[in-house]
Amino acid sequence: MAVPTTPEPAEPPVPVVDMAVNEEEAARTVREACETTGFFYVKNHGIAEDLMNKQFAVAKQFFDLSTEKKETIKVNKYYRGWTPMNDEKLSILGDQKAPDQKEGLYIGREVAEGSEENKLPLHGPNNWPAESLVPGYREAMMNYHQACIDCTRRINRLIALALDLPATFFDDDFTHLIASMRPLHYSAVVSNPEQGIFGAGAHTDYGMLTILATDDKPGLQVLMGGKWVDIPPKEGHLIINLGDMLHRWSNGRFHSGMHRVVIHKGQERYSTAFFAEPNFKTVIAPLPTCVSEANPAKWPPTTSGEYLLSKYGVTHSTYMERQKEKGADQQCTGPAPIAVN
Ligand SMILES: O=C(O)CCC(=O)C(=O)O
Ligand SMILES: [Fe+2]
Repeated sequence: MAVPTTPEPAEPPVPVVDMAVNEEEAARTVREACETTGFFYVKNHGIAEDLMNKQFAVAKQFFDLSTEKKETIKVNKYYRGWTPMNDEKLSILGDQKAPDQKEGLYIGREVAEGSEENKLPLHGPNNWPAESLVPGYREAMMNYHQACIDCTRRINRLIALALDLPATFFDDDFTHLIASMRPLHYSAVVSNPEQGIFGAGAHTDYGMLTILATDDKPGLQVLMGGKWVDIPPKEGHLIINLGDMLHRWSNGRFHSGMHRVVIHKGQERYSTAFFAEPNFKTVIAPLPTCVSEANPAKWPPTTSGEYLLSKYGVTHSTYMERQKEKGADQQCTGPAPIAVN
């Protein structure tokens, strides 16, 4: 059976935020999106086309390598490196039978071994392919990664304004952000929701926000009012979605939208997701404008790092094993993980 899709809408199903207009105006659109679907497009986002094209080009070159070569950088104890096809099963809805039909490569901020930050879980050196395997890979990815960090800081200003906070509100919490980027390659295996086959199963993202760049192939769908709605690629635009941490930080006011990827016939697909989370030790307690006597805190405080680790424990079964390998000195020392969502 063919994958059911919604017809291409005349208007995009989620708003477009023009980052070139004044911030107050842009923040109004951001607020509308964040209080409903948690998804929006951005245009005039400031990421140069050249950086975008280069990262897609090297991503493809890497994924085109033989399994043997890709295995030279299998994901390491810092959660950086290659994850093969069929490695994950993202759906949290119990509707997925086959694993995700995708491979990916985790890239983070470069943190030197032996440094103070390296004592924190998830903070360490990247796991790059040898320069001879994909010339220019590291440079193209690090340039794009930095551009996404800069873009995150600009979007954070709009999110702060949308929450009636000063535009600079989040700055101090993103000085040492956790910035995990993932070039992804979906195989041409056609998705079939009725048989539980997906490019990526239904999930919400974990953190503050995700910056998603996709090629020209459709595939991303967002659950809206009980229906899966296509979020088609739009040239020159990025797709932004909020994660569970911001949902919690905003005391439930901002939405973290459920989404998945369906692959259409013969349409191998490439995308690069950049996941931004606050500094590891940032306390996630309801933001001042999101809590009142009439609207008390729905969750106890946690920290960015603790929250993220509890989420990783849920979907990445191998994560805890890798943590053990790292040794007790690098375990997280924050409060014990608590139930979320
Ligand atoms: O590839 C996409 O369009 C979405 C990827 C995604 O949702 C994720 O990696 O969390
Ligand atoms: Fe996602």
